[in-house]
Amino acid sequence: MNQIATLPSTQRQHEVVFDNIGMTFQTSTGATQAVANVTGSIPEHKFISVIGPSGCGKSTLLDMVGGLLKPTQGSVTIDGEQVTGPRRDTAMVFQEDSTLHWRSVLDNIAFGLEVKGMPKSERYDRARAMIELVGLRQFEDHRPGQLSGGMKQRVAIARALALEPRVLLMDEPFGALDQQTRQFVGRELLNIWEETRNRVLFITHDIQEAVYLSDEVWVMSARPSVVKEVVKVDLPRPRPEGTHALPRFREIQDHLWELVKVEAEKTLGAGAQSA
Ligand SMILES: Nc1ncnc2c1ncn2[C@@H]1O[C@H](COP(=O)(O)OP(=O)(O)OP(=O)(O)O)[C@@H](O)[C@H]1O
Repeated sequence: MNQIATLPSTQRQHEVVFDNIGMTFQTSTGATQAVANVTGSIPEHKFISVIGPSGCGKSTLLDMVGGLLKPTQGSVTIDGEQVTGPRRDTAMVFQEDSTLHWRSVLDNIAFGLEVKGMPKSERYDRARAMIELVGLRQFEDHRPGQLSGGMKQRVAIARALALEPRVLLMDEPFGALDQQTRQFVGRELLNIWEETRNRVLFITHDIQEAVYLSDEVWVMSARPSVVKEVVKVDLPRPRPEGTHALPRFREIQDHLWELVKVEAEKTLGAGAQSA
């Protein structure tokens, strides 16, 4: 387990710190405790994936880091500052298509920079560099409606990366893609990340994807969730295509699968009892 250092979270300048955070939703039918006590940290240059059974609170956790939800317990700090709302140094990518369908690929990627007030020539220069990076050079004048699902997600990733975020939050960004496209875009993300090395919190249901991309995989328990185990992925980087076939890769994958299976059974068992 990752242990929180004794230094107060506000003094930990280069980390995203989860300090005993929890979230209880109040609804008309009562309270739902989604996240119980999550403690952990994302140091600089680390890629962290979060896996766990459906409905255990992964998106809730990510939304608390992104400032979209306020924890009902504890706090999140980024580089020593408490998160109280969306921040300029944090970017998010979701599963749903978030492209602006009336704008070209170039204008989609430049959008966040425009909002930030960056001068036109500078933002187009940066957007074009990102287009190059995600392999969409021939498509810069296309509209999202003319692109495949995988290409649209590459636009969304490029738009987030153009902001040069210190923290990149991704909630099942490849969830709507077919398996082949998913692997291709995943490899592409990893290649880009090798250059940017910003801190990433990545939510996925795909254990193989989590192992391939990450430095650490956090396994969340059934709800109310805690981080049940932090599994270090001690595979060398960069990770070429054959990485999936390494015995160590399989070992980590199998270990994660066992952990998730136990938690999923608890979730499904609870569901069956209340059905
Ligand atoms: N705004 C909300 N109001 C009430 N309950 C909510 C709200 N958002 C989430 N929940 C509940 O909190 C729990 C965790 O939801 P969350 O979406 O974080 O899970 P998840 O692990 O991301 O799920 P999945 O893997 O299926 O996407 C669920 O029981 C969900 O019903």
